[in-house]
Amino acid sequence: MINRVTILVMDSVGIGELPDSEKFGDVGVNTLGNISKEMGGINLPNLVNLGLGNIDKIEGVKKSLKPIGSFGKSKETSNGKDTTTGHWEIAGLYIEEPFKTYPNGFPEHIISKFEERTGRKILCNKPASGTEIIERLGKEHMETGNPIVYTSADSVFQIAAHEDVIPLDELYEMCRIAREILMGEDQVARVIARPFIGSPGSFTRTPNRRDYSLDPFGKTVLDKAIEGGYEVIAVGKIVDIFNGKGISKDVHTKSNMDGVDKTIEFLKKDSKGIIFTNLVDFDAKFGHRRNVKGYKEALEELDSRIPEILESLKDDDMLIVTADHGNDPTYKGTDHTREYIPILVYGKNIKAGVNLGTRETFADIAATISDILNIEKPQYGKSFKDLII
Ligand SMILES: O=P(O)(O)O[C@H]1O[C@H](CO)[C@@H](O)[C@H]1O
Ligand SMILES: [Mn+2]
Ligand SMILES: [Mn+2]
Repeated sequence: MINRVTILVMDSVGIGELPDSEKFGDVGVNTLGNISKEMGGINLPNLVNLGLGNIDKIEGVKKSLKPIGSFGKSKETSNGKDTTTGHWEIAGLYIEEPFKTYPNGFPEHIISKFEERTGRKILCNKPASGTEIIERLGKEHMETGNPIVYTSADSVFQIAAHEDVIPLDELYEMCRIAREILMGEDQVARVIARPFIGSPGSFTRTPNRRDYSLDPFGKTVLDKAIEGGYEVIAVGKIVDIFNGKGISKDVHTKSNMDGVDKTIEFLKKDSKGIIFTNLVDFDAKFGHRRNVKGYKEALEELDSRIPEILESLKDDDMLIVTADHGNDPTYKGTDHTREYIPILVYGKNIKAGVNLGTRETFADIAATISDILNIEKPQYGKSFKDLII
């Protein structure tokens, strides 16, 4: 009997291009495979032991002769390769219409409303890489007090500000104002607070980032779990991605390892339902920064914590290790990449060595969880419970 499912999202750890990746500008992308190739291998003994290398046509990791978990991969059906789309699909939604993006910056009517309501003029208003843009405009921002507003290939309105220039409370309030403006016709998927500290030449972003999402477009497996009397615990930015919907308890994290620590703390306590963790460093610190070595080391760091996670699982626990999109650090540009995601499933009462094959949608994860917890299924997804129990 499984009473609790933990979903561990390794943010951006894709495992190869999808049949439709080219439409997203992505050819030959493979986050895990290309990292391993460029670094001359990657050492992930514990993920390999779970079955990572046994996934059909995966590259860059060794096969295990006797994996202790079951394994598969999934296509993304939604039209997007962003975090919101990926997580919402994992939770049982299908996003047909891609979220609106602003490759030329935000139009005048948005910016003027924002400036009027916040009482501050803005800098930038272009797509940019977050670390580069604070290097370039941070000094001017400190001198003028004007926040740096930028976007990316994703549907995001990001506000970067020095914590000593615009206090966090004010920055968060500015984000709430932007969130109100960016609805309806001008709906963006996320407004993001990007606070930083330091001096010109050595600025660093702080963990006080906050994401202001939209409400999910339909009921997710998280909502259904709560309706079914279960508890849903969100670790990391999950609470932001779902705008608090379908979540009973949440905790933000400072880093991947803090995310692992907090997940283990919750695993050790008694609860029934879902623990949903996002480990964002892979994406934010290494994928977007095209830092191949850093990405490899972060993967190895997570791998070294896997035994501890497995030891914390109770008999009625099930663990799913997966991802939300790719972010191949060897690829051109600084954006996400459209890729298959891995699915590793483990539990003391879950079958080992089963190949779940290639799933058509990330929503199969939601369907399987609903089936296992015996709650109403979300609209999309096909359960693979019968293969693993
Ligand atoms: O370059 P930074 O600020 O990290 O931006 C990245 O983070 C945003 C949200 O995940 C994405 O849109 C991506 O471009
Ligand atoms: Mn992501
Ligand atoms: Mn990202």
